[in-house]
Order: sequence, then structure tokens, then C-alpha cells
Amino acid sequence: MAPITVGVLALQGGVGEHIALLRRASAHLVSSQPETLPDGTSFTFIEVRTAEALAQCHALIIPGGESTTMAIVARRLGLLDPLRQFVKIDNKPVWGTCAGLVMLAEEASATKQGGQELVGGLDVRVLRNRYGTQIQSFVADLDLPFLGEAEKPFRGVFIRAPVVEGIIASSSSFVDNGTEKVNGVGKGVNGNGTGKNGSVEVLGVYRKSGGKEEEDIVAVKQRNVFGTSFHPELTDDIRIHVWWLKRVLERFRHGDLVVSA
Ligand SMILES: NC(=O)CC[C@H](N)C(=O)O
Repeated sequence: MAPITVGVLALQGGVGEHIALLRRASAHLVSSQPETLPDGTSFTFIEVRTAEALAQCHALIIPGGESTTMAIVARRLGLLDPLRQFVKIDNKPVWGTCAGLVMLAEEASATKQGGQELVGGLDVRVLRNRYGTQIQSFVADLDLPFLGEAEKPFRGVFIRAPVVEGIIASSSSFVDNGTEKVNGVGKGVNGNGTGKNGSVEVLGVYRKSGGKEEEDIVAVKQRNVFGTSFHPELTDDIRIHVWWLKRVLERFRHGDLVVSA
């Protein structure tokens, strides 16, 4: 059977780091959870720079880096429309980290002058560079319940990170996360997470230590699209990559993604 092909968009940014963690995550699945891989299934990981390479992929990661640069390069290479098709029409599994999350948002604020092109797919507005410049980068322990209750916190690496400011509930309304408390992780933003394409689930928030009720949304999922503000590929923690590959495998089990024989 042909392998399941997972691409990493390789225009700019943390490409090799993601591929390294994907390899470790798939090796982990093969050795410790072989039941998650149907007989004879294997993964292959490729760098994506062309529409042809994208067309081979069953799933895609858009890495961190610089979303403005990525958008310009993607436009030049004729990749923006194929990416939109991949995410929003083919509904293939896609994960964006940091700049990748910006690319996957339907709207972004604090964009470069004149705006910037986005791929979209998540009915959210992101705020770019929420925590300031490169030297204001930080690492923070995050509770990510989707990884399992008993798990230790995940070390979130935040580098000029975006956060989800709010959800676009329809083309005309916007629910601002503001400083209001989110009604619990796992629910939509302010408990009202139904966008145009189903529910935007909040999978992770960052609470500033000593901060009152203020929390920032740093991990979201809507249907096939997953986004994180932080960089799991810059840690040696494979848990999110394992979790995401399992979500990809579920799609094959449900039969809505297929590998050629
Ligand atoms: N580390 C990152 O990916 C930074 C993202 C960057 N602020 C952007 O908007 O593209």
C-alpha cells in the first residue's frame, strides 16, 4: 500500500524541526500503538514547495516562521489557491504552528501595512505578535486537556506568537475574546463557538502567572484545521505530533481519506 503522505510547507520557517518530530511521533505510534495504524500503513514526510508536491499530500503542517513572507512566497509560487483548496474544499487535515496559525485564520489583526494574504479555514481572527518582539519570547507550561488528563504540562515555546482574539460567528458578527474569561477549555470562544463551518473548539489557553482572569487562546481546532500559537517542534515533546497523526489516521479509518493501493 502507498504510504500516507504528510507534507510540511517549506517556503520558510521551522520545516526540518517538524519533520524530525513527525518521524519520531510516527515511530512511537508504530512501536507503542500499532493498533492505530491499519495493516501495512506507513507514513512518509515531505517538504512542500510546489502545487504538485501539495497534491501528493494527505495532510499538511504549516510551520512557524513569518506569515508575511510565507504569503508572499506562496503567492509567487502559485500556491495560495491550491492551499485554500486543500484546506477548505478538500478538507484535508492541516495544522498550523505560530505563523502557520496566522495563515490558517480567516482574519488577522496587526498585519503588515496594507494587510497580508491568508489561506483561511479557521473562523477566527488572530492577533499577530501578541507578546511583542523576538526578545520577548518565552516558554510557559500549558495544560492541554486534549492530550489526556494525567499528562504533565506541555512546554509552550512562544516566539512573536499570535493568539486567537475571537471567533467570526458569521460573515457579519464577531465574538471578541477580549479579557473575558473563556467558558472553559474545550468549548467554543465565550461558549459561542459556532462559526460558518461548525464549531471552533478552544483546545488550549495560556494564563499569565499572577494574571487575574485573563487568558489567551493558544490552541484551536475547527473540523480538519488545527492551530497552535506556540512551537511544539522546538521542544523534544512529541505528544502533540502523536495526537495530530492519530487524528489523521482517524480520517483514513473513517474512509474520507484514502491511500492508493
Ligand atoms: N514564530 C512565529 O512563527 C512568528 C509568527 C509571526 N509573528 C507572524 O506573524 O508570522
